[in-house]
Amino acid sequence: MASASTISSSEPTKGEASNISSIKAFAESNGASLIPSNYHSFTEPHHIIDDVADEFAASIPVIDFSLLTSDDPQIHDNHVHQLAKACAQWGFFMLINHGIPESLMEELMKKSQEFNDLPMEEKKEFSEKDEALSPIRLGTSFHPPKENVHYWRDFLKVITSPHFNFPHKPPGYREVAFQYSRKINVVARKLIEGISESLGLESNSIIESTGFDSGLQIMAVNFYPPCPQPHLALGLPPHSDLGFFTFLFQNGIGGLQIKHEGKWVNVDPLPNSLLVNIGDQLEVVSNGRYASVLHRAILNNKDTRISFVVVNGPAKDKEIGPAPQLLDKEKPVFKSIKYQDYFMLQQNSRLSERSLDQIRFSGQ
Ligand SMILES: O=C(O)CCC(=O)C(=O)O
Ligand SMILES: [Fe+2]
Repeated sequence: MASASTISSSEPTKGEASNISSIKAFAESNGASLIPSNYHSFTEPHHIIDDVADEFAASIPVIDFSLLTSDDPQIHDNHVHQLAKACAQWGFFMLINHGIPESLMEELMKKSQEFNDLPMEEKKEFSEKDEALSPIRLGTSFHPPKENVHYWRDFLKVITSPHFNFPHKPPGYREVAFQYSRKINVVARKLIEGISESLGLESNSIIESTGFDSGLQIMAVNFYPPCPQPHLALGLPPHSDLGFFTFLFQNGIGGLQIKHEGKWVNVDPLPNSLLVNIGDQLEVVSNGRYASVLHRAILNNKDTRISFVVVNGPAKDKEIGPAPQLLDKEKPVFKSIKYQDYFMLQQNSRLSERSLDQIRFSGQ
């Protein structure tokens, strides 16, 4: 994680970048060779300061969804075990043979690109409102009013379950996003069943206790335009995600790094895989056994990178804490809190802090 000493303390210069509402528009209009000082996450290029461990990249776990869901109990059990290992050791895995058609994912990425290319005027209606839980939000960085350092990213965030919302332009975007949303719900449900089993619980235990079937699903499309000084800024700082799982795929351009054993690891996805992060809610439910993974997005100076992200979590109004069955033998690591309250807590903290620490029992 970027330590305090690597974060630039430079104050936003008035009129410089504190009022940028789209980093794409800013990057295009300036054709600049320098980034504004309040986009500097680092005082020295991060590839020099940071320990990047490419020796780990080849050992990122791979989970075969078709085998995890096999009718053969032995194959199924074996893959539940592999899932548990991936969650416990990495908090991250690549999911292959997930059954979501490649053509659907390609179409979704194509439409995302078209959305990004729409003139600002056409996207204005989606521009960020203040509420973190508003159904459709187009914004930049993470939460500019709360940040000293901004991030080189524009985003579209949409609540897609239990009620489906989505921009109605470009034509067809909404329809393809709906199909993808529902397919991800099915995959996430099966993974949660596997997780429950791996914790020694009934397979539907977490689904029921967290209201998963009316759970909150958020889609986020991240747009990272080429950055003139990619090693001084970040697309997103080190953070963990909110829900149970985050599913991510990208437009063939790398930039995701995950933290493993104290080092950053570049993720190079297998073809047609989904990259899956363990989120904070799974860490809570598993009472700390499956920790959410810290990750960040780095930049390049050539191409716009797009990542398409889906976060599946509990129902908004459900109180979420460690699974009671686990507490027969161990003390709770986390306090219980309604998912929507945790959501707000995360939105209101700086992204580079671990929000989970705010609900952790002290001394744990
Ligand atoms: O773009 C990426 O690779 C990371 C995106 C991410 O972490 C997020 O949207 O939460
Ligand atoms: Fe994330």
